[in-house]
Amino acid sequence: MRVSVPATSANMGPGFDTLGVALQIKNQVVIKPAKFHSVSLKGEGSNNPALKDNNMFISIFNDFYHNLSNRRRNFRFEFYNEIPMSRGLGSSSAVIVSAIASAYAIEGIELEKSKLLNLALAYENHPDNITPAVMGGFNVATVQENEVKFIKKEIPKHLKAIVVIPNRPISTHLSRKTLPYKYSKDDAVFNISHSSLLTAAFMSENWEMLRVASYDKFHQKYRMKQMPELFEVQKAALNNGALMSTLSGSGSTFFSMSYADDSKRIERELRIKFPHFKIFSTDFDNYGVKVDR
Ligand SMILES: Nc1ncnc2c1ncn2[C@@H]1O[C@H](COP(=O)(O)OP(=O)(O)OP(=O)(O)O)[C@@H](O)[C@H]1O
Ligand SMILES: N[C@@H](CCO)C(=O)O
Repeated sequence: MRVSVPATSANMGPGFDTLGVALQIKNQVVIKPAKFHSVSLKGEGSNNPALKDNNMFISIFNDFYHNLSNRRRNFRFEFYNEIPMSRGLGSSSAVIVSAIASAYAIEGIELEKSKLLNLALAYENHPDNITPAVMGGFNVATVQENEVKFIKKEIPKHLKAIVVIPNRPISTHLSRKTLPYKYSKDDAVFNISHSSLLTAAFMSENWEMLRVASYDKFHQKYRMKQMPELFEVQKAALNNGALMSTLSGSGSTFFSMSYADDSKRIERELRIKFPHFKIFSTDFDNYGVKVDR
């Protein structure tokens, strides 16, 4: 059985804890019944031996598996990870979503995506990464009475994402602590209006409006102070034709979006200016988590 789940970029600038997109950067896990428990890990995280013993995927998988199954079984877990950890590309959401989906799939139990999303909420209480990880596409999401309420929009093929991934991780948990406890009414109105405009731009495919809508006063500047070079990344992406350029999730990755025709040029210019960062363009994912039995 194989489960794949996409990376996600949350917040999209002003949509703090609300907006997110799924990218064609994937983690996959293959799980097979076996005589003994074993783990193999390729790609991101493979140089971290601790992940073979103390792995968040296996602990969530076991919680669900033991609740769903009356049998005791051992498994071989083969991880193929493309999503870098603690870089703002939703690595933790990918683990949560794929672990829950895997436990149900290995027991042969159908799990509706909306139920999976609500189960994932117990592990990550803001819905902006888990929703696109499950559903794919662009999503606006909120939580009401312990349920995720969301609207999804597929992203057309003529748009690309360009990611700039620094080699320094930022922990979401710690990074949230750097944010103000209260905001002024002006800043609140600024973010509500920009986030609403950005959502309307996606829904109506008015891509030019992203150039106006993607600014934020809630989180980016506080977080980017930890890595001031990110202000230069944002400026360079926008100056070279990106439609929007925002901190991805809690960072450290910078996410930009452009027309496909412009993406290679933006990628090239960013690589020249920031040779020490990993930079590439990628498609959006419109499907979300996928289970192959
Ligand atoms: N492939 C993986 N296998 C096991 N655990 C993982 C894996 N990827 C991420 N994790 C766990 O998730 C933690 C990273 O979560 P964190 O929320 O800080 O970053 P992120 O999800 O990549 O960023 P963001 O939420 O801003 O997009 C890691 O420290 C690790 O505990
Ligand atoms: N909305 C979350 C995304 C990261 O998980 C944040 O900005 O902290």
